[in-house]
Amino acid sequence: MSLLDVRGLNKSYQTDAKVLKDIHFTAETGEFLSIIGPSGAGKSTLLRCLNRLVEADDGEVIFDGQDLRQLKKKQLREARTNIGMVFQHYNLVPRLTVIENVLHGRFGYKSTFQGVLARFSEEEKERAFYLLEKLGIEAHAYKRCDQLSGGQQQRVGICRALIQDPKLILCDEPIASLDPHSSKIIMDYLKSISEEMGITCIVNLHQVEVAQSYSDRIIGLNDGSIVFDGSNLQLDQIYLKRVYGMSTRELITV
Ligand SMILES: Nc1ncnc2c1ncn2[C@@H]1O[C@H](COP(=O)(O)OP(=O)(O)OP(=O)(O)O)[C@@H](O)[C@H]1O
Repeated sequence: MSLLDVRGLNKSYQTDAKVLKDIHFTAETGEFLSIIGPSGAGKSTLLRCLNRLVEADDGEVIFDGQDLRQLKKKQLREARTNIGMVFQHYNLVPRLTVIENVLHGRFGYKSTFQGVLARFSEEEKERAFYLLEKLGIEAHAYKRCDQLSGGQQQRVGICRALIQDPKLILCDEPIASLDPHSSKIIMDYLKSISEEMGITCIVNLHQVEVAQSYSDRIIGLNDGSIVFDGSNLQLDQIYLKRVYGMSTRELITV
C-alpha cells in the first residue's frame, strides 16, 4: 500500500473554473516527488488539499491508510502530526528565537493548555538542538529568527517540520526566495531527509532542472490536470511542452 494515494481530487475556488481536475497519484515511503508546472497550474492548491489547508470539492486523500477528507477536527489534527510543511516564505514567528520556532513543530502533540504555556520536555528540547545541529544552524539557536538569512530561516522551517516526526513533508516552493547556493543547501537537505530518514517529500518547484536532478519522480501539472507522471528520464521535450506549453530552450529565453 502506498503511503499516499490521491484519488479523483477536484477543486474550484469562488468561480466555477476548476483549479484541480480529477487528480490521481500515489507517493511511496521515502520517495522524493516533485510537482512542476507553470504559474497558476494549481501546484500550491494541490499541496494544500493534501493536508486540508484547502478543502477539495471531492475525491480522496488516503494517507497512511485513512482518508484525510473524512476526518473530523480532532482526528485531522492527529493525522497532521505526521505531515510536516515547509513554506516559500518560511512562516516562522520572526520575533521568537530559532529554538522556539523549531519547538512550535511539537504543538500538534500538545493540548491547547500546554500549547499556550509553550511547555516542552527536555527530550523535545534535546531533539530540537540535535536537528539544528544536523542542519548546521545550532550556533543560531538563541537568535531571533528575523536576524537570520533566508537560507538559514528555511533550515529552521525544515527543523520545525522534522521535529514533528512526520512520515510526509510537503514543501511549497521551498527555494523560490533563495539564491542558488542556499537553494542547493536546502535541496540537499530535503533529499537526505527522504533518503536517510525514509520520509516522503513532495516538493513544488518552479525550476525544472532542480526537479530533474533531485527527484525520484516528477508530476507535471498544466491547468489543473496531471499531464506527466514519471521519472526524470521520461520527462523529455515533448512532455515538457505538454507541461509548460513550450520547450525548455524557449523557457530559458523567456
Ligand atoms: N484562495 C484563492 N482564491 C481564489 N482563487 C485562488 C486562490 N488560490 C489560488 N487561486 C487560483 O487558483 C489557480 C491555481 O493557483 P495555485 O497557487 O494553486 O497555482 P500554482 O501552480 O501554485 O502557481 P504559482 O506557481 O504561481 O504559485 C490560480 O488561477 C489562482 O489564481
